Amino acid sequence: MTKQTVYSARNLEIYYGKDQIIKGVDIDIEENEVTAIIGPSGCGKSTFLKTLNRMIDTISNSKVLGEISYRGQNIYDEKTNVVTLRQHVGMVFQKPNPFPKSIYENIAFGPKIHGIRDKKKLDEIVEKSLRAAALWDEVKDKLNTSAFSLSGGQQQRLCIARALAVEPDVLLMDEPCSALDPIATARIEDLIIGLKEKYTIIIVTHNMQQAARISQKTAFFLNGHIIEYGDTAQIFTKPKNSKTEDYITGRFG
Ligand SMILES: Nc1ncnc2c1ncn2[C@@H]1O[C@H](COP(=O)(O)OP(=O)(O)OP(=O)(O)O)[C@@H](O)[C@H]1O
Repeated sequence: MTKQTVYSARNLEIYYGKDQIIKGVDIDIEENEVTAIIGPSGCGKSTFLKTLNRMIDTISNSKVLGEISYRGQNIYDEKTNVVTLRQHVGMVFQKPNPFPKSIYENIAFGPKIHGIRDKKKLDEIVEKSLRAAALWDEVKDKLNTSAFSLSGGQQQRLCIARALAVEPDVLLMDEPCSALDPIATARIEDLIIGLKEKYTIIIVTHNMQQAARISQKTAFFLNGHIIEYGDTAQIFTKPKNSKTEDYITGRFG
């Protein structure tokens, strides 16, 4: 069965003020895969990621040119409803950022904003989301305690559960394990591998082994260009471009 394309970018250019950060990027991202975005610090990975749900609009001097479509619809078209787009395309950040609320309220918050008021329905969503994020067994007896009482790894799984609670299609992850220890990282990686059955995941990572372990496709960014994009196994074993090889073998970055 051929996979659907979730995102298509054509000649994408992104500026902060006069500085061009993304330079003529073309990419197609397929559904139910993990796509890893790798590249040295400052090459534009986070900037690219933030464009996919228009979080970049919150940066006042940003400008996006070219075309970027999500499931066939240009997301910079004036008809695009940004709230709906962000409901379809959730985001998880580098540092876990739970709300200063209970575990339960962190998950119920999004569904409530989208109009769900029924307590039984909210309970179901909270349990389902926490199970999907592999956190339920650890927190089911303390749903009303503060999210800040959880460990860093648990807080990050809570943030993933919060993103899942509004039934997204895509999850954007910006170095979600960079603040976590190796055990918590391994749990998030296992979680991501499982989540791709249902979601499309695009993850920025500095960790080459992580990209190799969890992703099907890898895009190597350098100075705002995509130098190479393809099957992760090929990129990590037989890169076509010598710059990709230099980067993945640790010669720079
Ligand atoms: N709000 C902003 N205004 C101006 N320049 C910015 C802004 N945010 C980022 N930049 C610059 O844009 C470039 C790309 O930043 P970006 O965060 O996308 O890189 P990155 O590849 O994700 O880096 P890292 O791996 O270090 O997180 C950098 O030179 C950065 O300094």
